[in-house]
Amino acid sequence: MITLRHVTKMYGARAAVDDLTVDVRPGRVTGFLGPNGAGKSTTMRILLGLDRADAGEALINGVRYAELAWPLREVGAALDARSFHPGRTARAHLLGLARSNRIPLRRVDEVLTAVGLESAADQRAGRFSLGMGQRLGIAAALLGDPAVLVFDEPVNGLDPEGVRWVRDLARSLAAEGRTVLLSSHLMSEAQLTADHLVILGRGRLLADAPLAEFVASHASLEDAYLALTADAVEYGAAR
Ligand SMILES: Nc1ncnc2c1ncn2[C@@H]1O[C@H](COP(=O)(O)OP(=O)(O)OP(=O)(O)O)[C@@H](O)[C@H]1O
Repeated sequence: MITLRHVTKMYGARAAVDDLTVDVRPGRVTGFLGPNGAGKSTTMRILLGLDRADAGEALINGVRYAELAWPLREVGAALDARSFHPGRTARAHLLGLARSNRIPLRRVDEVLTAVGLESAADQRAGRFSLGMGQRLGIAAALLGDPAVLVFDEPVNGLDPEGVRWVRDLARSLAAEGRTVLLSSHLMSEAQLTADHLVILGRGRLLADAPLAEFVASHASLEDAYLALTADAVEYGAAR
């Protein structure tokens, strides 16, 4: 369970996240949507202790990230496909994370296999393609067998097989009763993956609803999303 209560983050005079209150519940995939600059990454970074909120609180299973004794065992996150030391091998990266969180080292080979990186385990991660980097990030997120998973644009850079794999993985993690929060700009993919949607615009909550309910009176999620966010797009290209 992820609990956000009145979370606000200012950059100068501007709120990147503006009084955001929402619960992200276990047992379903929650799609986290919103236009460029809406505040999705900032929210995830606050949740994971990488940024500090100016007001409000962000809790994982009732506890702030900074107070988790072994964070990787509570919450797994894949935020940035390049968040590893480029000179380290995939295996060394994961072994370091496992040791620092007292996770059994056999988990490293398990997650390398789960993400399809076993044959690349001893390559330097700096040489990985974008998609391989995504897979390594997801391996790190799964390492501690956490009940809460946060994925920021996880299919970015993945090939079609990888896109389907992430979709099936997210759905199976939710089916196991875990909390899965997944941001995406791909409405077709979100429609296939998410059970529930949380949509931001200019840092504010625009929708918190089951996918089926949100899409109900539109032809597709894309149509429903574009109608909802039309006034919240800041960086739209000229038509
Ligand atoms: N370190 C920072 N300094 C100043 N402004 C920032 C910083 N990080 C984010 N912002 C601003 O906060 C707002 C929200 O950005 P954020 O990256 O959270 O949006 P997002 O929804 O993840 O966007 P995208 O879909 O483009 O990744 C934007 O206006 C952005 O310019």
